[in-house]
Amino acid sequence: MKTLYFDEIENWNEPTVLVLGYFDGLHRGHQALFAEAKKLAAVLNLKIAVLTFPEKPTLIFQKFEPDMLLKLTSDKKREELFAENGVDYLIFKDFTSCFAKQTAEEFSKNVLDKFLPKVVITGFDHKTGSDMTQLKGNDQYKVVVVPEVSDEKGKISSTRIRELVKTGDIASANALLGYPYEITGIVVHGFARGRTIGYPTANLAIKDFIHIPSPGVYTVDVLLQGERQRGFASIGYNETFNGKEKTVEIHIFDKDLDLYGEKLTVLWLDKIRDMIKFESIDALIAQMKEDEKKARQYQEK
Ligand SMILES: Cc1cc2nc3c(=O)[nH]c(=O)nc-3n(C[C@H](O)[C@H](O)[C@H](O)COP(=O)(O)O)c2cc1C
Ligand SMILES: Nc1ncnc2c1ncn2[C@@H]1O[C@H](COP(=O)(O)OP(=O)(O)OP(=O)(O)O)[C@@H](O)[C@H]1O
Repeated sequence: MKTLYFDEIENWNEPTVLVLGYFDGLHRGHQALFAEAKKLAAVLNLKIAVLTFPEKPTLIFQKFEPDMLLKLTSDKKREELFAENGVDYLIFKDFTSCFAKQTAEEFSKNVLDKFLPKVVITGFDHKTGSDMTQLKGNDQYKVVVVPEVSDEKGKISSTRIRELVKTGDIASANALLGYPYEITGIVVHGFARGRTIGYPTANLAIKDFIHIPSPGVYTVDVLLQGERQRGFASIGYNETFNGKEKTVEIHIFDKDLDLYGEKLTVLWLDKIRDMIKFESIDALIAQMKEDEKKARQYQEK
């Protein structure tokens, strides 16, 4: 897959199946668009291009809140997911107010035509342009609209997944994503108390603008030297020790590791419980032993 920036593209000469949208998380609904793109690209012998934006378009329509920059994947993981979904060309366009002023027809003429689309793929509820209309086909391309992918609670959407992550319902978020929610961080020093209670933890510094699950104890898998290792994680304020800062800490089972400075990718599988302020450290250790049993037993659905 090639990643390109709209403003740097000059002469495009390959006809494409063009997929449109922001695609935060590339969930099962989004994956249906790429499955359709792959089918058509194979039959018509075309490349798949996706036209997307580095940041969510909502950024320019609402009063800014720092949360608006948070995503369901890191930028790196997002690119990997596009590649896994068969995209040949990933094209980023800054979503600016100037760009947003175009009507759907102007957008088609000024932007889409550049990529010589034979087919443009959108989802059933995709609206574009300042007139917020469904894109229409023309002499150059036809528009294929992918029907809604839903479950018993309705449409699978990035908005629903964000809420699930924020409330700690990771197992449900994963069911909608179609893969485990993941966060990568650098292992940094904490208070080095973990070792003294029998559970050394890797404290993660997270640079990505990514949603962190709500405080609690979670079953996780960690990607370490290309292998998945089971562990459990704590997100919270270490209230038993009167902690003041929120930490994200991972204990990997059956390993004695020195990980400072390593990049650790954590796959969040399920929530075990909320954080508790214990009366004693022994009570915390006893609870962690119970948590460990649950984490070891957890099997991904
Ligand atoms: C699986 C797991 C569960 C935890 N549960 C709690 C908890 O309920 N309450 C709490 O105050 N701290 C909890 N902790 C955090 C410990 O207090 C923390 O790991 C310990 O203080 C070590 O911190 P340090 O790495 O900064 O030294 C938990 C940690 C892990 C790994
Ligand atoms: N569940 C779904 N079924 C079919 N198409 C979908 C589904 N969800 C999104 N799409 C389509 O994928 C493209 C990208 O959508 P978008 O990035 O707005 O995702 P979304 O999940 O609807 O996001 P949000 O919840 O933030 O509105 C659009 O063309 C949209 O219509």
